[in-house]
Amino acid sequence: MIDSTFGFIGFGLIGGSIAKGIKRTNPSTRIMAYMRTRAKLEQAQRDGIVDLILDGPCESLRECDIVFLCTPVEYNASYLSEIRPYLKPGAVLTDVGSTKSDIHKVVTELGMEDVFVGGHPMAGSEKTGYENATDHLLENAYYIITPTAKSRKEDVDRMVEVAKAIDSIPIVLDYQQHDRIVAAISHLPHLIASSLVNLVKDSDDPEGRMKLLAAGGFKDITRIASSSPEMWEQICMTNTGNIIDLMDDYIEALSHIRDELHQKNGTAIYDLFDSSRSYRNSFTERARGSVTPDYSFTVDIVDEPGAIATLACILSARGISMSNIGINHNREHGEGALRITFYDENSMNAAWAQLKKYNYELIKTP
Ligand SMILES: NC(=O)c1ccc[n+]([C@@H]2O[C@H](COP(=O)([O-])OP(=O)(O)OC[C@H]3O[C@@H](n4cnc5c(N)ncnc54)[C@H](O)[C@@H]3O)[C@@H](O)[C@H]2O)c1
Ligand SMILES: O=C(O)C(=O)C[C@]1(C(=O)O)C=C[C@@H](O)C=C1
Repeated sequence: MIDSTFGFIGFGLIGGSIAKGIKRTNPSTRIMAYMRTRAKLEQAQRDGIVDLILDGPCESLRECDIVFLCTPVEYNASYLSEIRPYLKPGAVLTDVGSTKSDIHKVVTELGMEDVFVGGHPMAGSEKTGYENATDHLLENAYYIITPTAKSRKEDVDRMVEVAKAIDSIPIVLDYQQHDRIVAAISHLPHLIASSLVNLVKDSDDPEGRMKLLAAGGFKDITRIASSSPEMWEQICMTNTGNIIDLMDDYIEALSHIRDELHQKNGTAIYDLFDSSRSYRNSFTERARGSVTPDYSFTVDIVDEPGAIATLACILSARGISMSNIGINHNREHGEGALRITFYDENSMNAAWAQLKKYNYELIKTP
């Protein structure tokens, strides 16, 4: 990577994860950052991630090769004019916001198209803050890069290099196309998840049995309802047209399903599930948008102390390494499901055979 000094305005989940990812692969890089809560930046400095704490956009930014805007999207746009006086010639100003047309519009109005290259890593979490940032959050995830009409090719290439440095997969897209795509796969789904959670809240009985009994299906589809309201309000307010268009189609689809239910049309409902299943199964199963193959399976284990350690011992005794292990919390009591991921197909097959010998119940990843 040719760039070596990076500035961050906003240093939460995404800013912190990019900085950690850069430091992991390029430890000699210099990172300076500003955000509202200074105590977290002091922690980041103790962690060896931040070299210089800023009190706001200031002269020090002039040393940066690339400045990242990593606050909620409307704040990112409002920082553009504040940052401009501190950009050194040749520096790139980028952002990580989930919507792009709005910030590109402000960039054009301010005449900053030659210095700005938009960015959006397609991974994240419902959790916020530097405390949840990791050096691998964006690993194997697409990193969308949205140049302006005046972006220099070498600046786009520098953003490609940064994305690669944190092990993301760079992809260059037109910013308007970007906003329509993410409205469908991210923004509308967040609104659906949150409204579904609120539907259950408003429909529950006084004893809260819906909440008590909500299991895997509900929890899987609503995890993102725990996301930051401040961030998501700003995302929705800067992509309203696309979201409304898709929402109209979605409402029509729901009302069509409602009609089929009224008419007890089992065939139509079967077809709905059948077509969604085949399309969903055609998505690559991957942790965070990775295109690398997923070598994993799920093991049913008894929820008792030492259960995971026993399983790990069985595998390590055979020299089988796991690349990841995660508990599926869908079940409230009793047994748990453990998803284990391996580095390659051979390890996965060897682990499968070994655990079968010990009579573990194993479930293949779809
Ligand atoms: N969370 C995700 O899943 C995700 C994924 C990709 C992109 N994004 C985008 O990344 C950006 C940041 O999201 P995040 O998840 O890191 O949020 P976050 O809440 O974890 O971090 C936001 C950071 O911005 C700081 N901040 C907020 N307002 C500020 C202001 N006015 N001035 C200075 N600092 C301010 C906060 O202190 C915090 O450090 C957003 O634009 C979001 O759209 C989020
Ligand atoms: O995994 C999550 O919790 C996310 O919401 C991540 C997610 C998304 O997939 O919608 C959220 C916002 C981003 O702009 C990109 C990724």
